[in-house]
Amino acid sequence: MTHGKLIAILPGDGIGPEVTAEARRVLDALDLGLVFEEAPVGGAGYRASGHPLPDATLALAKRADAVLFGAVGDPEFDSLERALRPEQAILGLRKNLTTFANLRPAKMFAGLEDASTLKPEVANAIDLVIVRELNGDVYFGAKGRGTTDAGLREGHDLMRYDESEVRRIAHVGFQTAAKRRGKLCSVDKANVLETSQLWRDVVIEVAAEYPQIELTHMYVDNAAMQLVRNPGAFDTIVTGNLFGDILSDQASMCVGSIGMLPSASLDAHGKGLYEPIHGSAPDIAGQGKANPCAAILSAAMMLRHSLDASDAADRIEAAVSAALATGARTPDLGGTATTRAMGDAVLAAL
Ligand SMILES: NC(=O)c1ccc[n+]([C@@H]2O[C@H](COP(=O)([O-])OP(=O)(O)OC[C@H]3O[C@@H](n4cnc5c(N)ncnc54)[C@H](O)[C@@H]3O)[C@@H](O)[C@H]2O)c1
Ligand SMILES: CC(C)[C@H](C(=O)O)[C@@H](O)C(=O)O
Ligand SMILES: [Mg+2]
Repeated sequence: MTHGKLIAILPGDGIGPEVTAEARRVLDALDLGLVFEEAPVGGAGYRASGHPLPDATLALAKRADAVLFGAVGDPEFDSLERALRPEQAILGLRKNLTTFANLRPAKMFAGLEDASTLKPEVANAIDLVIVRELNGDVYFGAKGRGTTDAGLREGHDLMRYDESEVRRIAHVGFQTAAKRRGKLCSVDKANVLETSQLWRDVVIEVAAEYPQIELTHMYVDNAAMQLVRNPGAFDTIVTGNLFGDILSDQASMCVGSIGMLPSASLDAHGKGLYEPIHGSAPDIAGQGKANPCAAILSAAMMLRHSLDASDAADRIEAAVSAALATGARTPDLGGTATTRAMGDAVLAAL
């Protein structure tokens, strides 16, 4: 179970340390016998060692039973060469840990309907999960800058998947849908992109192994529109890295705030990196305004997916729901609670 399991806590930058501190408080309160080690990443990593993903931090992440990650990103470093920018920490971790399957659930918590920008009767039907491929696509394809024959600057990023990469995420999509309501929507842009046509062809091949799952296909522009038109129609979405990044932020606002959405990034053996889908939010960093629920719910996902502690995960999720039911709201949810006060409300409900 959990006793003696090593958790690498990588707080990162901006609000990352603020929200991971609350997640750590909740894990400590559950008294699960977890062992924690912290290490710098992102801008904090660069300041500590001249690289956003220090060797010692990567070694800890590999050695740990699970990784709890905050967020990286700091405008101070946006002009660095790309390889040294803070975001390379999360990209490097995803690649080195081979966490190819990113689960991004979006579910309306009772009482948050008024925080959604959608009509309450539309928002309260939302219970979906985006299964996002996390090791391929334009993120990790050949990229670069050049000059055209006419002397014009140009940039390029190769969108690329091979069938093995599509097949393994498709299986996660089908298996996820099988544990939910049995509906899988594969989102691509096959009417334009060859990469998406391969995606769709391979997903259809894999579907033959899951006859009980209702598979549909949707172009990503239509999916973006449907996510605000009728989000309750979605159960499980499987899509590529870039499209999943964009659609998951959109889904977060449908359920009230990006500060509410956790994520699990899993390898083939259930080891994972757990993080809120949001970033370092420099616009509110250091002000006690960050909603820690996404980080706290990411800790719950960690207990469920990597540590076989579903009862503890259930306790955390119920405590977040109960805290919200008391009216505890950070500013993103229309309230005035500080990050620490929101954490206190969850602790009180554990
Ligand atoms: N996984 C990651 O580490 C990750 C994810 C996304 C963005 N980033 C980085 O974060 C930096 C800022 O990016 P951005 O502004 O585009 O995205 P962001 O997610 O940091 O913030 C977007 C908006 O949402 C708000 N917000 C985000 N998290 C919140 C929370 N927990 N509570 C309340 N409000 C919250 C912010 O204040 C901001 O207005 C950039 O450097 C970006 O690269 C990192
Ligand atoms: C920071 C960035 C590299 C990252 C991504 O694009 O995956 C972020 O937006 C996310 O959603 O985790
Ligand atoms: Mg994103």
